[in-house]
Amino acid sequence: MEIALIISVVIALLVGTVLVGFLDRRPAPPKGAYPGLRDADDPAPGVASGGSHGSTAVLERPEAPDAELLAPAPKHAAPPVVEAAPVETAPVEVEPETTRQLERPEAAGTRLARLRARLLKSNNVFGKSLLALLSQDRIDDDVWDEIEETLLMADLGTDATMELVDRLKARVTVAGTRDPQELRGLLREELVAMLDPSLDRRIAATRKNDLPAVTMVVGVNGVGKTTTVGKLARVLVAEDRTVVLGAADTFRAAAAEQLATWGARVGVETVKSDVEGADPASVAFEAVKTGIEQEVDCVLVDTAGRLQNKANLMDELGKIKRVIEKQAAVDEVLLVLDATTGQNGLTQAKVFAEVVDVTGIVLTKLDGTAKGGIVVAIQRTLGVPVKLIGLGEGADDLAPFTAEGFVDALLAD
Ligand SMILES: Nc1nc2c(ncn2[C@@H]2O[C@H](COP(=O)(O)OP(=O)(O)OP(=O)(O)O)[C@@H](O)[C@H]2O)c(=O)[nH]1
Repeated sequence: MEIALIISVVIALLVGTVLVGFLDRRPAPPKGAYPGLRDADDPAPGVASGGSHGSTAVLERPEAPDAELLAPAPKHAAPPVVEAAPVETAPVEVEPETTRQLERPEAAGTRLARLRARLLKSNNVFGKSLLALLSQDRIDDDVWDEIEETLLMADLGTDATMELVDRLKARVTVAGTRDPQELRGLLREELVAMLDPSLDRRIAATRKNDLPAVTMVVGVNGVGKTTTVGKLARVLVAEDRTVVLGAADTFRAAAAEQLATWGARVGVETVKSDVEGADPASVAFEAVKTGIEQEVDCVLVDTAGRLQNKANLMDELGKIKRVIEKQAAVDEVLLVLDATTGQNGLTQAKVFAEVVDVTGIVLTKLDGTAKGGIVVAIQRTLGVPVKLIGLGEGADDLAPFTAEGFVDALLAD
């Protein structure tokens, strides 16, 4: 009996020890977790948005692409995708895996020509009225006033309007012509000059010092920023560039998913965090790291742009840039602006320009406004070229901007 009692006590003690050891153990860090990159003096993640977020983020690591799903791979389609492209579900007519292809985006060069009609439709008042006014038999002060009004209505801005009217007056007087074609040519020249065709509008997309070109895309939420990053990836893929996307807009849960879907359609990997409100700088860091490892041509980093507080914005964008630059230079900061917001867009532009060194403007939704003159106003205000314009919601409705192409579209018959 006694022996049985002693044995029971020993067994109970052993079981207790094992249980205590097991429960005491902290859970192992999840696979793929990496330390947050906030500096010691940085505010805790999520403070700015009022959320409570951890300082570590778990990035999704891409699975190796299913060679058959992606085959036959175009030469630019090598990078793995994080999220598989939406797969057609029709069971009967499903294509054999081997014939399924990634989307082939439209070449950049043909886009503005294709989208001309949209620009003309939305901005015909601008181009057509100017031409009609200039072509009148006699251009008196009233006509010049109307020309001035037309330019102001198109959001050209006061300074640019005055300048253009003065130049047109001088040239029309000197030329002494009433010929509509000559007047059109003259107006074209002056409008192109206002847009400064000498500006370098190329997007940084070439590797430098064995590192990818890094582009940060900034702008207020809702202007079409995430869409623009997705569309820009397509522009680059169409130019046979390899790309990695970084979903550093961690404040809108759907933004990362949205971006990943854009990327997956053209075989571009998106680095994102599963944690809503994760440290955007960490995501940006991982995206650039992935881009370096995969030796891609460029990394595009989407950011959040809450404007309630300029100091927060400065903190966040400054931090992202600083953290990226631990690995590679930020070659391009593209500011996305919504053309339909007119002067409000200009105010936003100024705030962002004070916070980061903007190198180019992307003007979205030009298909939805008759105020095409905003292109001139923004360029002049910021001294930064408009590099791309958005002319619709379609995947390839983002076109590289050229002064001549834009003006020709405005003045087309
Ligand atoms: N008509 C038109 N719509 C556009 C254009 N560019 C973007 N959009 C639309 O604008 C809406 C907002 O785009 P998003 O990319 O989600 O905006 P966002 O700035 O990224 O917003 P957050 O993700 O919240 O930061 C979407 O419905 C886009 O399809 C454009 O050039 N023309």
